[in-house]
Amino acid sequence: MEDSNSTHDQLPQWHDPLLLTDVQQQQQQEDNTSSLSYSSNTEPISSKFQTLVMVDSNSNEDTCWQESQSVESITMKKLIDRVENDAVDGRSMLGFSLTSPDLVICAGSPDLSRNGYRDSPELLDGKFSIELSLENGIDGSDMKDSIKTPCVKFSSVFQTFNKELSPESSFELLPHQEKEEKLVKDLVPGVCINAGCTDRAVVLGGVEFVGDDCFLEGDTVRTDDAIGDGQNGDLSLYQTARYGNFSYCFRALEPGNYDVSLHLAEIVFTDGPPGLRVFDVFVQEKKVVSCLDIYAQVGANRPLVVSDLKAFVEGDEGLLIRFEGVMGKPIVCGISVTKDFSANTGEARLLKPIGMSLAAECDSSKENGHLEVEGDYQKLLKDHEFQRKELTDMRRAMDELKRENRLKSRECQDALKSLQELQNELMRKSMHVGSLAFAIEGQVKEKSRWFTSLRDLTRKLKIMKMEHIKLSEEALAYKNCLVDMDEIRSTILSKMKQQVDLYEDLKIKFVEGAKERKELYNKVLELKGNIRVFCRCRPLKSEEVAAGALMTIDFDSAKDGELTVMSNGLPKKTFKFDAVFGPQANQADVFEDTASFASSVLDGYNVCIFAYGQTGTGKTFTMEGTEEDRGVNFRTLEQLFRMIKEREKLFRYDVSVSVLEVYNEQIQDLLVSDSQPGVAAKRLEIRQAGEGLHHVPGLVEANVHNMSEVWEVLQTGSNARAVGSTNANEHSSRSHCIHCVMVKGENLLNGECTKSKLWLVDLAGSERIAKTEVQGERLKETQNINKSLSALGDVISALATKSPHIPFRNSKLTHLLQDSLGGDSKTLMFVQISPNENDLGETICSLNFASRVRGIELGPAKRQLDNAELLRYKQMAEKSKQDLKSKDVQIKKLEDTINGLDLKTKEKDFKYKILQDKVVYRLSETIATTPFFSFFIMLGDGSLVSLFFFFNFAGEGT
Ligand SMILES: Nc1ncnc2c1ncn2[C@@H]1O[C@H](COP(=O)(O)OP(=O)(O)OP(=O)(O)O)[C@@H](O)[C@H]1O
Repeated sequence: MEDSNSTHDQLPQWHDPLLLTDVQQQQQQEDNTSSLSYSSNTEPISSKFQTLVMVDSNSNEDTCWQESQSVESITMKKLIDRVENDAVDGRSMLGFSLTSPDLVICAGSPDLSRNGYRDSPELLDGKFSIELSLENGIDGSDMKDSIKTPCVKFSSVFQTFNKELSPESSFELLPHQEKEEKLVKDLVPGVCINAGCTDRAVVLGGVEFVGDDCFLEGDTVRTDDAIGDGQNGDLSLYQTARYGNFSYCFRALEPGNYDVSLHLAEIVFTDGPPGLRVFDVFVQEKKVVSCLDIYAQVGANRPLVVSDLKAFVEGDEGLLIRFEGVMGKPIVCGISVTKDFSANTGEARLLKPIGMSLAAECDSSKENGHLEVEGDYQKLLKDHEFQRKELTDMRRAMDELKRENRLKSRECQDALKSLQELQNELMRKSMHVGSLAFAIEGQVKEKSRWFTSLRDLTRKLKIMKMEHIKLSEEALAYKNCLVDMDEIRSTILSKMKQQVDLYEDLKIKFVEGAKERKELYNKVLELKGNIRVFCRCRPLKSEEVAAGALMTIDFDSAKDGELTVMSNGLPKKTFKFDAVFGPQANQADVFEDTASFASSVLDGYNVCIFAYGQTGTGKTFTMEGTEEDRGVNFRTLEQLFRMIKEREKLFRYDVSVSVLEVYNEQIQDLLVSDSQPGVAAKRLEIRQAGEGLHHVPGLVEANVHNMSEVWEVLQTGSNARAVGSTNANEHSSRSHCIHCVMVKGENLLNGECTKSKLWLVDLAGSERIAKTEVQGERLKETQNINKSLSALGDVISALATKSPHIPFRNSKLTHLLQDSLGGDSKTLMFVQISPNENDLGETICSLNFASRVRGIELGPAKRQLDNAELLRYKQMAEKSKQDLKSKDVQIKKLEDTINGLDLKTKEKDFKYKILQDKVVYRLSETIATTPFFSFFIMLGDGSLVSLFFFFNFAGEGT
């Protein structure tokens, strides 16, 4: 075994598979069933038989390949001898890798472990066999569990190589990683590479430059430019280059001397300049080229060959060529390494691949002499040339196979990638299908639900259809009815229109009726002489609201002039007045019903408007008001002046105003300029001027012509008014304030004169003494106020009971108002009340008093004609009578004169008649003898006038 091992080491380990093509034809002529079986109990098969295929190419004799022999019987030495002999006879040894991607296991492969074939004793024991085919690759065969003998059939080899091989040829399996190295090492005595190109062989000058695959580092550059002048054959060698700091290591070279040629071209710095790229070249780490600048040597795109660089390869070290930049990066387009046969060592080693050792040659020369040596040498050279040629062909085929291999690998990778993509896609699809299935399941459930609801809906639809039919019938019936309805509708509409018209008519009539009724009612009141009573309730004050005071008056029926006094939330008593104004009513609302009194004054009636009520209930607010919200006094005077303006063409009015107060039973003139506060004012008394005529002599009567003058007077009076303070109302007025407006009117048409008075009275508060807890001066004030108010009450009572004696003179107040209350005037009373439940007692007192006042019948009011004017009119009438008498005498005289004139006229009429007759006679004569035309004209009084046109003989109209 040692022998075989040592021999084996010297065997060429690889042949290019293309060698098969040459030997194949001979192989086919021989035994088609030639095969080898290998077995060994001692060594792993891989160590004994590297990739070895032995083919008996042209011998007819039985060879060891055709026999089933043990390895022991065929030692490696013998094999080599046979090969050497057969080589001469045309036999060859072929070796190639079973781990080629093109080799697959056809039989038993699923049972093989990955590395079992390399050193499995079972395999060597021949306990199992395996059949392999070269198809599209082998996937790490594991023959451990196989019980077959390893056997590689070549039936498929030719399918791959497109060559024919014996189906029974067999060879040894080799591990994958040794393939490339062995292929080059075994078969290449020299090497030429096309730097920068891994997939293309280029032939230049008869030398083939194969793909570039044994470099270390560096980049690849490529150009499409034409290199050189094109006269040196295929210059595409120079169109690719390796570039950078890199090195080449040719390991497959056998030991010996070599010539190295570098093929260079500047294809990067095509514009130069020199010096941009300068580099050194090291062969076996020995600098052989120093500072080479290609551009400086030949310029750009021009080939430069540096040849005859000597190298020596020793042992397995291979040949290392290194490029190192001095300036820039080195570049090389091709490297040619060729064996230097001038050295003995080289020649001796060259012979080894083809089985002719130097020792054998020496032995032969010893036997045959020097002459034969010369002949053999020539023969060997020839063989060598032949083998080189074969080698070149094989290499080309190998390149082709490699390229195909790469293509296939790429296809496989692509296929694998697409397979993975497909798997991913499949996975996605599966997931999608899963989700779809889930969705479908949901859909199915949904569908069943839909079916159920559809069934329900169908049932409902049927019911609805039936209902529809029923409704259609009804609709038809309704449609028929509709015509009738339309008629009815139009009838109703016309009726409605009539009703609306009627309603509008009635509304107008109602409004007119209401107005008329009111007027009539007022007339009735006037005739009856009732004092009209308006009730006004102030709002709750903020302090009262804060104290939580409750409203004690219910105004629900206020529109009908009623109010109800509540006690503990229950209605206590209902009062009816001519008008009721709740807390929301403003000054304008109040005056709206009061305005008619103003016109009465202008019509010559005495009018009295007075406010009565408890202290702080709003008497002054109603009568005077505030500057922003003026009260009855101002508004009445304003109305007076407005009407005076309206009547100015028919009437002339003279207005004067007096302002006085009754304080502590004394009358004070508030318009007296010297009436300063604290200064005793001039005492005024009431005098009776005639029957029913009372006046206050010495009272200032301010003549006013417009509202600004009125306002001035009112302000003067208001400022002069005595104002006190009590617990009940801090600013309560403690006197009766009276405004007397005197109006003198003259009817410009008939000269009628009136003299009327308007009394505007703001009475003092009517609170009771006990409640107000006043003392001293205030007590006296209060007593006087109460005295006058009770006197007023007495007067009212007397009037109400139609007592023969009315106690007007019991107080200054009643005495003053005697003319107004006595029956000659129109009287309006405002009873002011508080809504506060704490004032309930006072409120009821006030309301009771007001109710009594309302019940008084004074009889119809009288117009106040001015008597002085009447006298003047009487005198005027007397005078007129006398004038008339004297006029009558004059008329008589005139009548006589007229009568005399009449007689004269009659005489003239007679004479005229005679003259007329004469004219008519003359005309009739003329008409009888003269042509004429006549026209008749009708006069306004119906008489006819005839016009005659006569013509004389000359034909002219006369
Ligand atoms: N209708 C109302 N709306 C708003 N405030 C009112 C109303 N009536 C009265 N007041 C307010 O109540 C307060 C008392 O009013 P007023 O002085 O007019 O009462 P009075 O009856 O005249 O009192 P006195 O008897 O003391 O003269 C005032 O501040 C007044 O502004």
